Amino acid sequence: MSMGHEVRYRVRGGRRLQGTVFVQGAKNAVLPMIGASLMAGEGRTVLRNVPIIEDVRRAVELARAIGAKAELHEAERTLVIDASSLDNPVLPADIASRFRGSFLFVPALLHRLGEAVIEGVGGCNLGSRNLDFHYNGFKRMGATVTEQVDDNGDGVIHIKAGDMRGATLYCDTPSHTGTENLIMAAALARGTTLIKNAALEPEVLDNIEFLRAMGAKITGDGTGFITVEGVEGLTAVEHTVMPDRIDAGVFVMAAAITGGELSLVGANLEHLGVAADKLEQMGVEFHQEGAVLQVRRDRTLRPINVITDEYPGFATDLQSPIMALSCLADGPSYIYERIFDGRFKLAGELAKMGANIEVDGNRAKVNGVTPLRGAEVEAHDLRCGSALVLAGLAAEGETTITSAYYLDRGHAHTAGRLSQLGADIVRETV
Ligand SMILES: CC(=O)N[C@H]1[C@@H](OP(=O)(O)OP(=O)(O)OC[C@H]2O[C@@H](n3ccc(=O)[nH]c3=O)[C@H](O)[C@@H]2O)O[C@H](CO)[C@@H](O)[C@@H]1O
Ligand SMILES: C=C(OP(=O)(O)O)C(=O)O
Repeated sequence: MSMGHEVRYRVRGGRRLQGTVFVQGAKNAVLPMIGASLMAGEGRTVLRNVPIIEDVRRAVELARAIGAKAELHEAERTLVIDASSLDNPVLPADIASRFRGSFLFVPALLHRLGEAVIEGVGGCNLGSRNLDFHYNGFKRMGATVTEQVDDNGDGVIHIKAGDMRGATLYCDTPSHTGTENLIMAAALARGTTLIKNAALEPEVLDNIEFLRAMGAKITGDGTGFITVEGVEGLTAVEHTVMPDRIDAGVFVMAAAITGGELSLVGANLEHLGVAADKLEQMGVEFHQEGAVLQVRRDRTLRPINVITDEYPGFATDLQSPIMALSCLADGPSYIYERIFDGRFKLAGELAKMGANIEVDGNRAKVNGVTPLRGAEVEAHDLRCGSALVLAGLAAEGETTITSAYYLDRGHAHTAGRLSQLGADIVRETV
């Protein structure tokens, strides 16, 4: 993924965080919703509680590149999309290869323009990230998928919609964006689609709510078997994006790693799944007061075993943050990453800060306690970035985090929100 501009964060650690923080809207909910809003042939979609993150900015650019009108009102955290003028099926590499969510624009292109040309798909470098469940599903519904190599030697995928009709589809594993793309493709296809082994993530369910409001006929959400009855058209509606459970999880760990006490406005303990239980075992105390989650840690951090899994299992996007936290736990922690095979570059960065982590394939052993000290480190992906900010908050001295565009892909106003809680952190563009 190209950087565009070089961003770095500087953190001086050692301050206990205290106060109230607002959890942003969910990245992984808003991106499929932007894709879904492009399926409405007329009218204007209004999305509220939109996180002001780089992935959303890229999605707005991409929507414009294919002919839609999109206005992001940052102060109001509101996105207005008019997709009536959609006219270009090409997802250009310079935008699309910078974020994974670009692939969620494909169903709208297939239904509105009859084809999609994908010059590149981005997202974090997490090792192998296949899209075969998506392609196989589109094909079963009647599309044809071909790959050509362009003048630069890069692969370009061409999907021709043909006559899209309902089919029985499946995911080998419950893919998050795979489920969303197949639901969107089925929503405007002729007849009934059954998707087996569908994802259960809260963001997938929020996107289904949104599609339903648009007029889609979807049942079985939250069960693993989703049925979609194709409809003639979808209408533009207004929707408030759910809170970001990963953003919430990172702030929980910011409280935990600094021995602090925070009120997280909009955080939902249930959405954290097994991560909440693991954090409790480590010594974090939670108190859900309606839609506000109180969190604090004032006892010694205990070590932990983590196995990442689909929801409600331990979210892979919180695996890197908990690796940073477990450096300060009193004893060895064991982490088994089952979803992505490229997430352990973080261990090398934490080692620069004094951590002792042994990596063996998809398994890591974190030997705590190792006090952390400031260092120059690199964010290799988004969650590596969040983890390094957490480590920096607890380290003695100054930590400089480069390649921080990755962090900005998914977290809004990181420096501003942490500073308000008492952290010493600045964001710099170099
Ligand atoms: C934009 C978005 O929502 N991103 C999230 C989404 O990514 P994303 O939707 O890409 O993740 P998936 O759930 O699809 O991937 C999970 C696993 O399935 C494999 N797989 C997936 C699709 C496919 O066609 N073939 C295949 O083999 C992947 O290589 C990976 O090992 O879910 C991930 C897992 O919760 C999160 O870390 C990402 O933040
Ligand atoms: C892997 C992630 O996102 P994406 O799928 O957008 O790359 C992430 O959010 O950590």
